Amino acid sequence: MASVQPPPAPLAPHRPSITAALRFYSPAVSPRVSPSPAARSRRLAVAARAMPWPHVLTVAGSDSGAGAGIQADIKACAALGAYCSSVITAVTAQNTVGVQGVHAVPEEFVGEQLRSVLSDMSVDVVKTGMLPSAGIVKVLCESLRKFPVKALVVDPVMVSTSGDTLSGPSTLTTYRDELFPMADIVTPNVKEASKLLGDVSLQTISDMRSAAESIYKLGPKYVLVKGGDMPDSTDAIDVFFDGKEFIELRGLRIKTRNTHGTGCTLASCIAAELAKGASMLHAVEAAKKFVESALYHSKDLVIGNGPQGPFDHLFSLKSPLYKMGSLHKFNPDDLFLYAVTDSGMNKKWGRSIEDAVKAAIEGGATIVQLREKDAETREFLEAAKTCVEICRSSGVPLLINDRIDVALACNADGVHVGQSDMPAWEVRELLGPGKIIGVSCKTPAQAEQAWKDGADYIGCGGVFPTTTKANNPTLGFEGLRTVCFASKLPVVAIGGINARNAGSVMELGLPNLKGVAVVSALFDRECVATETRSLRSILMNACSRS
Ligand SMILES: Nc1ncnc2c1ncn2[C@@H]1O[C@H](COP(=O)(O)OP(=O)(O)O)[C@@H](O)[C@H]1O
Ligand SMILES: Cc1ncc(COP(=O)(O)O)c(N)n1
Ligand SMILES: [Mg+2]
Repeated sequence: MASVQPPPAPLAPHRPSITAALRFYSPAVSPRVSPSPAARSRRLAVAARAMPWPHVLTVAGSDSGAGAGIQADIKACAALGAYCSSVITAVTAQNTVGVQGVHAVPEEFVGEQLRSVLSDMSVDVVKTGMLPSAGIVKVLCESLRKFPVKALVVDPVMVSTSGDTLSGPSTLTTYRDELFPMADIVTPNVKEASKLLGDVSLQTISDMRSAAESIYKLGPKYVLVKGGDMPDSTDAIDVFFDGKEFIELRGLRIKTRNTHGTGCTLASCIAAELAKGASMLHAVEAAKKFVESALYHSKDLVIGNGPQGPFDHLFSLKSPLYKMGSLHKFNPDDLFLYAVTDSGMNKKWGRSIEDAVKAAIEGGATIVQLREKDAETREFLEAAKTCVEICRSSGVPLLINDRIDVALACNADGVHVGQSDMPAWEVRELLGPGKIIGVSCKTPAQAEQAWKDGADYIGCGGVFPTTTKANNPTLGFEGLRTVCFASKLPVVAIGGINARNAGSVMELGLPNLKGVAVVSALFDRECVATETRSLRSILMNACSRS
């Protein structure tokens, strides 16, 4: 066995700037003599601190077909910007038909791989997949006690989606008694959750909740019971449990044969997001969104002749337009006070778009949309870039009305489109999964389509008559109510809303209604900040009453 170096000393808290670290390497300031090994490793440490690379170690099996296992883990981490080292526990002969053979790696050699990686590299998060024997689970636990990491994600892989056994019943006790108490999150699918709990039947969401609760009692900090293989479900629903609350995470169920490796990918994405610093819930949500998007973009790929194909983790490379670096988490509560700018009104009051946006944020707007129908493209883009900076520094999302090109060029948080603009699914293709998409809808059918197309919210109106938009039929409270009840997406009410009637809209207490969008009530006024502030307090009072 190779001799093992002690782990490197923990990094000092001081972080030099990147330029300072680069200067370290610059020939102009480097000493001319060869540096000693100690000096060289100090320099490497400085560089590592200046440019940290979130690091996930996957401890899993190899899939020769490369749809699941180690291969899926490395691709998933790469797609989300994390480095992924790999300790191989088993080599499988596997394809789109199923698993033809399994060759477990000897326990001692799994231990040696673990030592090699953990003693040298600063691993942030360990993710486990196929652990084919109780002995390997024990070796892993010992290694983690010796080399602790920030988080441990345990995907208790027991049966492949094709139904083949990857880890026998003898590992169950060791999983439960030794690994789960060390885990931050355990992510069984329904079949695995059932096995872990002595073959209980899991048919409904309520069964998934009970299973999550029972597995939580085995010691992990969080549990996610995955419902990808739940029969008869139109949504892909996973149940998240933190020991107190259950959260049902709903995603679109993509119709495709290419779902081989979804579980491995989900767990690796959770690990990558944790390594990047996300909270557990945020990491799980981002991971689920990634799997959904990858399946969507790969739904028609054909690899192999079997019933279960792999999907493309690196789908974002196909379009240079995707901004996959940061998956923006859309929060429906951001729709509470939605400020929509209007170039005509800004001109009338002699203010720039930037000043209008600054004032709306100062008054408490929770999301901003630039709706500049008559602006020249270049001028609009320059203003939009400044508005992105203004909004980002205040944590307020900025959307662009209709102009996908402008949204891409200024890296806005998303786009709002109407029924005659580009369809939301095509906008999604262009913007990628991380951006917010809103669609104006007047009917339940349009709301259903927006949801199918992958929109994040809908705008519903005109609730009252408005002069901001020509030929815009008024829906009234009845039309708004019908759409809110039918919608699967959060709704923001729009059209003629002002300080006098905003309260009555929120007091309707309609399901999915998250806020109001306003144009003239804020921007066709002398002081935008004052108007926004007073509308905000009207909305807050109305919500506390309803
Ligand atoms: N057809 C699908 N469409 C969308 N999401 C899916 C689909 N199948 C699985 N998922 C999601 O993929 C993740 C992995 O789930 P699952 O397939 O149940 O795990 P496993 O691969 O371990 O069996 C879950 O978030 C699940 O909701
Ligand atoms: C080596 C290996 N590890 C894990 C899985 C699980 O695959 P899935 O994520 O589709 O359940 C697999 N089929 N092969
Ligand atoms: Mg699956």
